[in-house]
Amino acid sequence: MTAAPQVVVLANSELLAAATAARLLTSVIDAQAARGTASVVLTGGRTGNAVMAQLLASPVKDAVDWSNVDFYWGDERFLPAGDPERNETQAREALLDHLPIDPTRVYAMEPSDGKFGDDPDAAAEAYAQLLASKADDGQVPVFDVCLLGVGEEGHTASIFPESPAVYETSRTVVAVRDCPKPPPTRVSLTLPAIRRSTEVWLLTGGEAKADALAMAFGGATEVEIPAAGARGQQRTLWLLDKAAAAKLS
Ligand SMILES: O=C1O[C@H](COP(=O)(O)O)[C@@H](O)[C@H](O)[C@H]1O
Repeated sequence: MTAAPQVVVLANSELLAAATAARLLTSVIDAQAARGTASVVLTGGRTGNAVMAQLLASPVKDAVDWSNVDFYWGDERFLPAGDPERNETQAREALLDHLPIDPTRVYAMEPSDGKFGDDPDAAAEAYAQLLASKADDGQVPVFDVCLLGVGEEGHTASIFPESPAVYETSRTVVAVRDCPKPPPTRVSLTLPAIRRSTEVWLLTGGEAKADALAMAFGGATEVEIPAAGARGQQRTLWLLDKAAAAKLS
């Protein structure tokens, strides 16, 4: 059983990023108070990067024990290490390089010039094995918060509408090819893996997202709008700006 979606609408994209960063800091602090540790799945994309910038700017970040946070990614653009378009590169530049994290607890997906070479299936399988090694159920860790972006056509992580990834029911991580948004080759968590998270937060802003959101909340299937299938065990939270939410009733 997963949680029904809740929606929070912020006035503009700056407030969306700042409010999401504030929530995330509180969630990490709460998780550490309860268990001493926290796990966060990072997202790429404009909103995800803006959230990381706001997080770094917040004085509350000093209330977090960053050495006791596990960082994962929901998806990765399958490009060489250090490529500026990699979600990992952007997250390191925006946030991770500036925090006293434990580098052994940053779990990036393999690049296209990594130990598996230009083989996204091997990179996906390696990430699946990494997740399994960290999981109580031998499959996927229970992430405290899974951050996800939403694309204009309704993709989330790198699960695109009508693509093979959206039909995946057993694997936790898959290679994704022929993506409509560049780069064409990616590695992504699947919806079943995402749904193991305690909380899933879908972050997006701008009028270009309004049609996809109207479809997601208007009964579209996850095959049509994959973001509609991203849900958390205890909370599914859509954090939107006014422009993105404009066509929601
Ligand atoms: O390519 C990607 O795009 C989505 C959404 O990005 P945005 O710029 O429209 O916010 C993102 O969620 C995903 O992680 C990323 O790889």
